[in-house]
Amino acid sequence: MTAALRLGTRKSLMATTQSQMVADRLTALTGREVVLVGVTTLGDVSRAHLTQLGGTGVFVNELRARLIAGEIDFAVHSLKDLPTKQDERVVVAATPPRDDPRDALVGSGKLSDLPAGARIGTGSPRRVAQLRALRQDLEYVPIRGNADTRIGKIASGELDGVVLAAAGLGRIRREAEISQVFEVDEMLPAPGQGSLAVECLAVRDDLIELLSVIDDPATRAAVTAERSVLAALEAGCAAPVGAFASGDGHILSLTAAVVAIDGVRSVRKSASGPLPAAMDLGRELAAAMIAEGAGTLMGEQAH
Ligand SMILES: NCc1[nH]cc(CCC(=O)O)c1CC(=O)O
Repeated sequence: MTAALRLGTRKSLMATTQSQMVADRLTALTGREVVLVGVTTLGDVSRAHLTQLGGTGVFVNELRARLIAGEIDFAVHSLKDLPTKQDERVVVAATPPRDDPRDALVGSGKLSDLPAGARIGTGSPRRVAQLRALRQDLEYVPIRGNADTRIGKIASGELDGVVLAAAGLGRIRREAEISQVFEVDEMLPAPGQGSLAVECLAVRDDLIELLSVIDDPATRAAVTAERSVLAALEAGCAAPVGAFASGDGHILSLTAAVVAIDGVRSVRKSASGPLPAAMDLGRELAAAMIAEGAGTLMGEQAH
């Protein structure tokens, strides 16, 4: 009998749910048994670490360390949490079909229904900048913590709403509390939002082949283009950068924006190209954005 594959995952509800989805799909398609191995990351232990260590890369690095140590066979990450610089010892062996890429408001009503001065919680400069473009008269409050903690601040009266990724809300079964899903043209998602990355060691050819059955090439092309924008802008996960690509199977359409924190000034561009050229599409779009001043807008961020 073949040994069960060990899938490393963070222990949060969102992480274990998405890891279990991947495990079930892999077992259904290959017959291989998969066991989840819970891993505590520095980012889970301390929010202070998260800011000090420079963003969500801390979630990813601990799982990669377990891969390299041979304690797990593969790992599942939220793709938008992956640093743009890839560790050459690991590969993204699969990008499963993407879930809803959009951002969502959890609150008592739509953004346009909220009274002036209402307090909206979000720790993301990308969300704050785009929310300001929609409503200048609301108060945007920086918050951290997992989605449950954030949503809890509405019930306690601290906040009138919070903005989170629709995909994440679905994975923790709180989608019923969504009062508005933002269309991508009013709130451009973070590069990779709603997608997962399945990573294993680059030397595990056997595993790379096995995991390829859960890869969705259309999702891979889209997120490759989006992340290529981020990499070329030399921006991290805390930058006010949105990017979204979708395709019809042959042609990929990509839109990206850098929005100043005041929500007023922005550089926004779109381009399309063949799926296999996803990386170049993103790089070229970013170069055009830099030519229009995107770098200056990003440089203004306090973060
Ligand atoms: N940075 C945290 C994070 N990483 C992935 C998701 C949601 C799920 C996803 O986008 O795939 C979230 C929470 C959020 O942004 O609301």
